[in-house]
Amino acid sequence: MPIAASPAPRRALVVVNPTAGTLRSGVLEQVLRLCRQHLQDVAVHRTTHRGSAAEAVRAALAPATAAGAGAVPDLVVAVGGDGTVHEVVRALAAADAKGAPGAGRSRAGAALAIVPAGTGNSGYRMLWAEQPWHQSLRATVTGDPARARLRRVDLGRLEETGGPVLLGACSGLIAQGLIAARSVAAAGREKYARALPDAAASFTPYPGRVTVDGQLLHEGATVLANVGGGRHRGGQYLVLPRSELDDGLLDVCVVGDEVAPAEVADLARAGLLHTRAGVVHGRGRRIRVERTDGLPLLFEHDGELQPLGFTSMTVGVLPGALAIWGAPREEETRVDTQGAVPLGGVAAP
Ligand SMILES: Nc1ncnc2c1ncn2[C@@H]1O[C@H](COP(=O)(O)OP(=O)(O)OP(=O)(O)O)[C@@H](O)[C@H]1O
Repeated sequence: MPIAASPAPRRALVVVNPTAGTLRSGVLEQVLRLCRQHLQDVAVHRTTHRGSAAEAVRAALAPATAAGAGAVPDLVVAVGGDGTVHEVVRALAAADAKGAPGAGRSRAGAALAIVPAGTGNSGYRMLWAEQPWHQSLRATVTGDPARARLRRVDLGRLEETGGPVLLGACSGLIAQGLIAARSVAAAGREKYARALPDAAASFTPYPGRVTVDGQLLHEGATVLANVGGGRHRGGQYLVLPRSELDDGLLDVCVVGDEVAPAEVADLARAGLLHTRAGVVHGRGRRIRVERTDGLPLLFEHDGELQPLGFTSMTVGVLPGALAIWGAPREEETRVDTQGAVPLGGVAAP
């Protein structure tokens, strides 16, 4: 849902992860130049450790800072990968929940813009498709209504940890792929493209159950169950072809063992996963993914592996919880440039 007026931002906090996988030299300077050209006030924070992005956003939006009025950002530009974006989202969502003065143009103040510099960049892609970042950032900082729109999108809340879910949460194979990616020496989408077959080669489907608003969707051997969020995972795998970011509902795709783990990557990259027997889709407000043999469930959300202490992942929707800049027409973000998804999206069964 676009926010009616999409007011142009005035004060930005730019949070950059200097260690992000595909950050090219000169990008931060270009980001700062664009922001300073068009905004009243621009602060920059270079992250120094995991958690540093969230700390910087929390500090910038803290009531003490806000008391000094003018300095509170109404835009947070995250320059990095999906992990950095996730940290910023966590801090914005927490500020929003507390009603901090700088909190949301989510509810009250700061909105997110993304400059992609990571491995998958799924967050950027679901808002801007393949548009070059300097075009989208220029449109955002100038508040150009023909090219950028301030949108309020849904988040999920992972009940086991309380963490906010933006891109999606996935059990099984995609989580295993994150482990395999640690030993792949490549950057960008190539890293996951190489890691997923490695993960699939040794992956055994687990006994699972998935319920949507208390109704059983799937029970049996499970390759993965992805809840979102975004349509793509890893920036290239189409798992939720009909997911809307702002419909107040969560989509889920479950892949049963009728599909061999080794087939999943190619099918999802071609946008054909949903055509296979054993793949089911659901939509609802609360989605519970369980492992039924008592062993821990391997799952991730937003590209971060979750601790192995849970036998379930349960995601409830937080409708419209995040204000974020994206392309003005939702159709633009539905185009899969690899040709698999027609404009308007494919019809899931
Ligand atoms: N300066 C830093 N040093 C070490 N880790 C950092 C730093 N800044 C951020 N991090 C952490 O590194 C992780 C990965 O960062 P980020 O997502 O920006 O890049 P990436 O790994 O290249 O991309 P992706 O998340 O798409 O795989 C995040 O969890 C983030 O919290």
